[in-house]
Parts: sequence; C-alpha cells; structure tokens
Amino acid sequence: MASQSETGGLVLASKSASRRAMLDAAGVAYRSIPADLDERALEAQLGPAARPQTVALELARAKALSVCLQAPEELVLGSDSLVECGGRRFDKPACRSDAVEHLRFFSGKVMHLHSAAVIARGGEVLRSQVSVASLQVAQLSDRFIEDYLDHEWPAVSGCVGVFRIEGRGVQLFRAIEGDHFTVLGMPLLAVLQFLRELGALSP
Ligand SMILES: Nc1nc2c(ncn2[C@@H]2O[C@H](COP(=O)(O)OP(=O)(O)OP(=O)(O)O)[C@@H](O)[C@H]2O)c(=O)[nH]1
Repeated sequence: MASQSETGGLVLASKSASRRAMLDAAGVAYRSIPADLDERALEAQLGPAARPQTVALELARAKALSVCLQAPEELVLGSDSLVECGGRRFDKPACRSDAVEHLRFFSGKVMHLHSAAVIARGGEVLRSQVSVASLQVAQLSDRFIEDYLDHEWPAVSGCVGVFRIEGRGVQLFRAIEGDHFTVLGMPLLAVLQFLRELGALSP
C-alpha cells in the first residue's frame, strides 16, 4: 500500500539548497528526489543557438520527467536556472578559475538570469513557466574578484552566475529588475499558483 507521500504529495526533482529553502519558507510540503541526468549533454543537444529560456525550460522538463519514473503517482517539480550575458550562456562554475573568468566577463554588463519550473505527473507535463531577471553588474576589479571569491568560494560553486544574492553576491550588482525568487533559482510565485490550480495547495 503506497503511503500518502507516494500518492498525493509533491516531489522536488532537485538537489538545490536554494530551491528547497524557498519551498520550506513558503510552507510547502514536499520530498526531494534529485534528477540524475547529464544537463550539459542535454544542453549540447539543443545546440548553441538555442534561446536561454528554451534551454532552461527543456532542462527543467527533463528533470521533472526523469523523476516521474520514480514517483508515478505524485506531482513532480523540476527547475533550472541559467545565465545569458553578452551573447554567452553560463552554467555553474566548474572551478575557482572558471568563477574568475565568469566574473571578469560579467563585469560592467547586464546579466539575464532565466529560471524555469515544470510540474509533471505520470510523465505528462501539467504546467510550465520560465521567468527572467536582469541584473546590472558593477565594474569588478581583479582585486575585488579575488577577495570576493576568498569569502564566497566554494559556496558559489553551486550557483549559476557565481553569486548568492542573499549573501555577498549582492555586492556584484548596481541594479536588479525582476522577481527575487527568479534570481534565487525558481519562479516560486508561478509554482505556488500551479500547485493551487492542481489542488496541491489550498487557495
Ligand atoms: N543560494 C542561491 N542560489 C542561487 C542563486 N542564483 C542561482 N542559484 C542557484 O544556482 C543553481 C543553478 O543550477 P541548476 O542546474 O539550475 O540547479 P542545481 O543546483 O544543479 O540543482 P538541480 O535542480 O538538481 O539541477 C540553482 O541551485 C539555483 O538555486 C542565488 O542568488 N542564491
């Protein structure tokens, strides 16, 4: 006999601490089953010309559908974030020198952070949303970058854009346009509306 959590619950298909923190703070009950898939290989299949919002949506969809196989009765929430800046797409930095290169490139430019969410059940996509925030990056000196990473590395190794907006990452920006939750890594307001529509959250 399947437990309640295996019949009507919500599964977060993510290892992201930030996404878990958002749902925890919002009082949303869920269990986590990280998606085990090669995001970079999937992104490569979409090709270099794929729009960043398309890539984020497709990766969120792939994460949700892959976890549906382990939770066939439950709503599964997949999410993905990526940065586009100066015509380049960026994922999480692979190492500290990657982080330096990313930050040097971002300096003085506008960073677009795309965050997507997909809710699926039984292999069928029920809802999806992708949102973008625009972050104006300050001029970053090499000295600032090294000092910043002395404090923030390796914590930001799990963060696209090499920052935690809730921490020192806020020092990188002169202005931010867009939803705070989108910056943190998931369009939470849309996710909550979807859960209400799907009966998983009381209106
Ligand atoms: N704490 C924090 N995390 C951020 C911020 N901006 C982006 N992120 C995180 O950057 C990560 C983007 O990488 P993704 O590939 O989308 O997700 P992930 O962390 O690999 O986790 P999965 O969902 O399991 O793929 C996510 O965990 C986002 O929450 C921020 O300002 N603060």
